[in-house]
Amino acid sequence: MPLSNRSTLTQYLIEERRRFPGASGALNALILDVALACKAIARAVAFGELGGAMGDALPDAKGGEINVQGEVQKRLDVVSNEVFIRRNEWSGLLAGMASEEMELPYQIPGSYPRGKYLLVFDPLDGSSNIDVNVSVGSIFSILRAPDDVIKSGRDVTEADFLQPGATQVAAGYALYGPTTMLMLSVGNGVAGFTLNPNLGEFMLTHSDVRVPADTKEFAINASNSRFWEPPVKRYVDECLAGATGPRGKDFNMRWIASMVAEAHRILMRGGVFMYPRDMKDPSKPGRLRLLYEANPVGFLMEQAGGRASTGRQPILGVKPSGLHQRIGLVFGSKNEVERIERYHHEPAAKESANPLFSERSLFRD
Ligand SMILES: O=P(O)(O)OC[C@H]1O[C@](O)(COP(=O)(O)O)[C@@H](O)[C@@H]1O
Ligand SMILES: [Mg+2]
Ligand SMILES: [Mg+2]
Repeated sequence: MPLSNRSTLTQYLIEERRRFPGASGALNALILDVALACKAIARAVAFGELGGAMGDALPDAKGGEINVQGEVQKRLDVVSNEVFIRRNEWSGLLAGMASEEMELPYQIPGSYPRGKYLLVFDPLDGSSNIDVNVSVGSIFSILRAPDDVIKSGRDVTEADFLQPGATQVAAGYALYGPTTMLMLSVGNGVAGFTLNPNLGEFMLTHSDVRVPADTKEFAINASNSRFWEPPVKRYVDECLAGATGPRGKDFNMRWIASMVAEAHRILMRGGVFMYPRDMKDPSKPGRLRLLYEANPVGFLMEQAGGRASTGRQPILGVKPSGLHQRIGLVFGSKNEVERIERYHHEPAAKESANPLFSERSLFRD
């Protein structure tokens, strides 16, 4: 394959920083460290069964290691978490890290002075897909560390990470699919990079990514339909009713069960993704985690002209209450997300007329 004249990720970042004369280059260095971690994880994923990192972590009589989420950890969850930690802990760029796979914030070794950023990540999203060779990814969010952490060099606490998504300095994900891609926003739109496996470089392949405002494609786990709240049920019923229903057009449906892959499809061609708050388990207000799933993906969507919401308010405006807080999440094409928000704000909707999702249907008890 001939060497193209496309920009590398490094060149892109240098150009972006020109907008901020006097910038130290620390953010660029941090993003490049994250990208390097993602390349290492991409290799581990690509080797599959041959690399010895498939299957559940530390399989035992109970079926495997359980993480803070109460979920069985895959070996690759653990490996990916280690890769993120080892690549970033000594860089001098961070004041602390937090991950889906660690109950508490990770303290940067050494002491004063601390770096000025916090790194929050889901080292491997879509874990349930690892063993069946379906796309998975890593999601990351970069926040500023509070001033007193930087000045005093004190250890970070959970509270330091509880910043609304709107304050993210940068966010992105790597997708380990047929090709490995890195999608990134440093607050000036969204750019996409494809890993050239020969060179080991992320090359700029998608400039100024835009999510179309309208779509005919939605994604939701229909096995949860009996737990949905009325506005969600109404929205899905109307999509299913297609051309003969109130929407007057047919919709298609997708469910990969790997949010990072769904987010990528939506960045590329539009669509709407829903993992809404539901009544399945009152102790869990949603499935996805705010700090390292909803916020970074929400940042990318908004930066690409799409929208991300809890269904009731913009996701980026939510003040987090916990490191591993779960939340209802709807994102994608702007007009669809706004419609879903409208349904949440309208008075209780009537029971649907659609037989598939009505009280005595296929998808109900
Ligand atoms: O289809 P399910 O089982 O409800 O869950 C799918 C969701 O779970 C997730 O895989 C959760 O992420 P993790 O793999 O990081 O735990 C999301 O990516 C996805 O949207
Ligand atoms: Mg995840
Ligand atoms: Mg994960």
